[in-house]
Amino acid sequence: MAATSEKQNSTKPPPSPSPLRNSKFCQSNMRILISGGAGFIGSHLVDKLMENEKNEVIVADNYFTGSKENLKKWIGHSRFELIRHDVTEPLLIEVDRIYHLACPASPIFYKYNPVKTIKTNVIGTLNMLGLAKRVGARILLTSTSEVYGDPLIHPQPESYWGNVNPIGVRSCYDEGKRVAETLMFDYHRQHGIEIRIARIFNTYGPRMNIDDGRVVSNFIAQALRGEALTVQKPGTQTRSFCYVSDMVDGLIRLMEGDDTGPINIGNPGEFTMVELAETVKELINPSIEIKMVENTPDDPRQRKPDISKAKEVLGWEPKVKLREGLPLMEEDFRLRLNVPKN
Ligand SMILES: NC(=O)c1ccc[n+]([C@@H]2O[C@H](COP(=O)([O-])OP(=O)(O)OC[C@H]3O[C@@H](n4cnc5c(N)ncnc54)[C@H](O)[C@@H]3O)[C@@H](O)[C@H]2O)c1
Ligand SMILES: O=C(O)[C@H]1O[C@H](OP(=O)(O)OP(=O)(O)OC[C@H]2O[C@@H](n3ccc(=O)[nH]c3=O)[C@H](O)[C@@H]2O)[C@H](O)[C@@H](O)[C@@H]1O
Repeated sequence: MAATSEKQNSTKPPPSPSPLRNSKFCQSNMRILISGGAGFIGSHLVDKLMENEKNEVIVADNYFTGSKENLKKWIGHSRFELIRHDVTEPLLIEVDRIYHLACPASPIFYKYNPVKTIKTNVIGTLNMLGLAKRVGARILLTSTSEVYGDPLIHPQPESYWGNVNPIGVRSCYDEGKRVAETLMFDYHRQHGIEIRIARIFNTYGPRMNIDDGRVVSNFIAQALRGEALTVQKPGTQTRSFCYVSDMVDGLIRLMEGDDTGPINIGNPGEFTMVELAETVKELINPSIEIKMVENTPDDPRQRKPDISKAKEVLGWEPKVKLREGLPLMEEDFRLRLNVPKN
């Protein structure tokens, strides 16, 4: 356990906003960039932010794991812009807020090209911070519960420094995000940038890639295809699953609140992978089997957020229970897999 961010607050005021922000050409009150906005969480964030007519939303995404399909209802909208852009390259635009989500999130995808994952986390975050500094924008990083590694404290408060393997196959992601958090605080202390850090815990919902590899999408797709649910051994490892609308609500509250974070955003309801498989089986396809398969290295054995800080500072807590969220995701997967309900 160690000191939290409150003690590390900046002494410098944030830089002045770009003069262009108030120019007559700026048509809306708030210009918001979402890096990684074509992905799962990002596209839901776009939907929510576009509900406010004073927001203009710009998405920058390289489509590694995201797609235009997720944003199709906004393409052509006068307050929406989509840019094919890789965050490892600099981006020069005028914005007031930056939600920096760009990074593959499923272990299968982030391990596919680990060097690129590190570059996305380090160079990508540097580029987004450079942009924030140049235009005086506030920036939010979507960090992860993986910064706690295989945690030795349960549940995990923000003050826990974690138990992370620096040279393992997950390190490109968890150490990458840890460096990204460091960069955020260094820019905050050194340049006065307004930062927000969310530590996101496993999030699920409609629009996850069907063959994404993450456990909830795997189980739902397997149940609908009539395949056995693949529980990775030992099956007693736990996760806490947050429905995506709760996550988006938490991220917006964090961005518009006064606390830098890091703040855990997740649902504290904790399940073993066997329990999750049994729940999916019961809700979606009681006739399928559950089979035990080999696991991957360094899989965290337990994970559950302590959300006291989110409750206190953001007035936030999740509303959607797992048994309510799974059927909403099932509906979306049925449509995309073309498996009608009997
Ligand atoms: N979903 C979760 O459970 C979870 C948990 C913890 C943290 N997070 C974080 O939240 C963010 C979004 O996760 P998600 O679940 O929506 O994942 P996702 O893979 O659906 O979305 C990531 C998006 O980033 C884009 N991207 C990847 N590399 C890029 C690059 N170099 N340049 C530009 N775009 C790039 C992808 O194409 C995709 O659209 C990520 O930063 C992830 O680390 C997610
Ligand atoms: O919340 C987080 O911070 C992290 O959570 C996930 O990482 P992980 O929990 O390992 O995600 P999954 O791949 O969904 O695995 C969850 C558990 O399910 C198990 N699993 C996975 C897939 C499967 O088919 N069966 C199965 O039992 C894994 O062994 C693991 O124990 C995300 O993918 C990360 O992007 C995110 O940062």
